[in-house]
Amino acid sequence: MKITIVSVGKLKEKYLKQGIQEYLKRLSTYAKVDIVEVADEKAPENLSEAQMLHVKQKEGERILSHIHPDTFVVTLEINGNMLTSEQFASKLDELATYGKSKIAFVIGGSLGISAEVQHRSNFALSFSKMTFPHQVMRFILLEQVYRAFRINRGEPYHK
Ligand SMILES: C[S@@+](CC[C@H](N)C(=O)[O-])C[C@H]1O[C@@H](n2cnc3c(N)ncnc32)[C@H](O)[C@@H]1O
Repeated sequence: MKITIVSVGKLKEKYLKQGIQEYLKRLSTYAKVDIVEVADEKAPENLSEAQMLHVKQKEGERILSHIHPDTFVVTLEINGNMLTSEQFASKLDELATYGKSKIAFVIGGSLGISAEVQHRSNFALSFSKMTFPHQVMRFILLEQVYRAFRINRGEPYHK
């Protein structure tokens, strides 16, 4: 399985970089995982709704330029579908079974995800109704993908 994480904005925090590297290393046994960072747009406080939409669209275009047509796209959205780790693992297993070997997870920036990217999305995934910073989300996502592979292989993992 080839997994691409397309994320708006840079990963800056050292402690998260270390954690993410650790999970990328662990995941290398199960899948090829690439992280693509796309530049975020500066969005001053006083932007009108139309300007805000424009900014989001620009980020969206950058995201979509990294997504190939045959890729199954999972957008991370606060108002998306909430799954248990077991359900998430089954979803990944199901995708592999039905020949969907390329998966892209999309993490938005501070403005969230544009309508165009939502339109391209095959599944909107929520990690709770709470808002997490995009850098933290990247770490949590990798941990859950790793957990999913362990569950699917029947390998022991922390409960
Ligand atoms: C700081 S949040 C953006 C918040 C933005 N105001 C919004 O409503 O989407 C940055 C990105 O992290 C991801 N994210 C944050 N919290 C999330 C959650 N609970 N579930 C799924 N994705 C989340 C989303 O992809 C979001 O676009």
